[in-house]
Amino acid sequence: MHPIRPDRRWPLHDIATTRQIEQAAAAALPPHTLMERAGLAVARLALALAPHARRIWIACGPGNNGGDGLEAAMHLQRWGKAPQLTWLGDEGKAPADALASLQRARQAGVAFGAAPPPDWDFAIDALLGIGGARSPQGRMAEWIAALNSGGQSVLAVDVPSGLDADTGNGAAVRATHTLSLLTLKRGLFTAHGRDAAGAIWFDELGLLPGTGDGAPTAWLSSPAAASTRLHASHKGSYGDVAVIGGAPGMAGAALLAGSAALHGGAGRVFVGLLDADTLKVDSAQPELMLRPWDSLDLGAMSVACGCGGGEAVRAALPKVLSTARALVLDADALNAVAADPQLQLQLKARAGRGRATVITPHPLEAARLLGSSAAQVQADRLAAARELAQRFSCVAVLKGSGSITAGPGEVPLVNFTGNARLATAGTGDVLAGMVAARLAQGRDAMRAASEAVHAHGACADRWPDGEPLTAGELARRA
Ligand SMILES: NC(=O)C1=CN([C@@H]2O[C@H](COP(=O)(O)OP(=O)(O)OC[C@H]3O[C@@H](n4cnc5c(N)ncnc54)[C@H](O)[C@@H]3O)[C@@H](O)[C@H]2O)[C@@H](O)CC1
Ligand SMILES: [K+]
Repeated sequence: MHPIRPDRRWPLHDIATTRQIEQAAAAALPPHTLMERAGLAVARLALALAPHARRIWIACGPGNNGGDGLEAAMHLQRWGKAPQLTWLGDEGKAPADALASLQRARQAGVAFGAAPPPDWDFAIDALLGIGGARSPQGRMAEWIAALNSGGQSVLAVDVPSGLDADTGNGAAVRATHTLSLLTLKRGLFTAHGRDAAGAIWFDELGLLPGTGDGAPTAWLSSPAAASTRLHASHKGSYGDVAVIGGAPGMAGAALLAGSAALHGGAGRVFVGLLDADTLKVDSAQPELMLRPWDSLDLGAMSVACGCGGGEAVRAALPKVLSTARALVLDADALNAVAADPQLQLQLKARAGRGRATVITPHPLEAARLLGSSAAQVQADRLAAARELAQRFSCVAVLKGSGSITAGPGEVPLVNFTGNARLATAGTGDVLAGMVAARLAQGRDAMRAASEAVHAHGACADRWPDGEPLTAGELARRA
């Protein structure tokens, strides 16, 4: 069993590949083995999380997720606990594995109740797993509400009940811990998944990697490997970044991206402000070289374009798209591209010329690019990110909880760092600068984007309690 932390590249699976792996594993093992292993893993984790809990409410649903709960109840009873089990199934319809566990639990003398117990010390949510469909109603919804209102810790089996294991959507149990079984479900890490799942654990139920032909459908992103700089190197070894943005009244956004690029290790950082009448130097960051944007040699630079770009960025985009050696498009640049088919063609054509491009939309910007709505984007964030990458032949970072990095023909990466402290003005500009710095240092677009997203979130995770997170400080620390 593994606690999942953002320090390793874990494979993530969707429901379809999990079912393939489950079938292959079940065929290779004696009957009922997987459910026995699942129940034992759940019981062990419950005991480790709440060693002193006695009254453990185990809410079991009608399918095999409920079967895992029934198996766990037997172990907990054997270990001197007082499991209080409620089962929402129908013996005439229950799957064979769950039915076998139901009979064994009854024989073992586990106490069954028709309704949630009046109180409990710890709860196990085994109502719905990957077979959850439609939004819970009736007793299912009532028990989910009871688990959420209890105030006690809840361990969710496989996925928090009600959560779509693929998309991370759905009104669900808000667990304190989730034990993902057999495969690590991708929906735990994006959209509402992280809020519903709490701390995430994984047990592969004794299977060796590669069982079945279900290849991962996503990866959890990991930190960049530590890199050392050669003594015999100079600023030219680490590339030039140009930030193009800062329309009238929005110079700050471009300066934040510039600061992030500088602290992200770029050799030199130029800021091409779209408002020519503003700053000539940023005295707080004299390293930044402020120049008219159209005087910069973009063919030799990694460009971050759009930060505070306003309407003015539209006029710069044809030249930026056709000349930038490597490019990050953010914010107003994305809105301009979304509104202009000609710019879209130019964006798409970059891949054919071997030019790296990363787009970093939030859900609303993504929706504009895809001609859909933010709700449609959020309904399946992985699919939306893949569609962006495919349509525009570039790497797409769909921001939000569990940012997705997708590239054409690549298995997407789901980010597992970051928190709601990043929901403050300017943090997106910082991310754009961080990606540009990594492109300038020679990373390919997928790596530059996913490593920057990981580092950006990890910095927020390390932020000291009680200290407000500001974009300026984030740019310096990330
Ligand atoms: N078969 C096995 O040996 C194993 C099963 N496993 C467990 O089995 C789970 C999958 O089992 P199932 O495929 O039976 O699916 P689930 O147990 O997740 O749920 C399916 C059942 O719930 C009902 N249902 C779906 N949505 C509902 C809703 N909104 N309200 C009320 N009822 C609803 C369905 O009609 C069906 O009866 C996994 O998530 C995992 O927990 C794992 O332990 C691995 C081993
Ligand atoms: K569950």
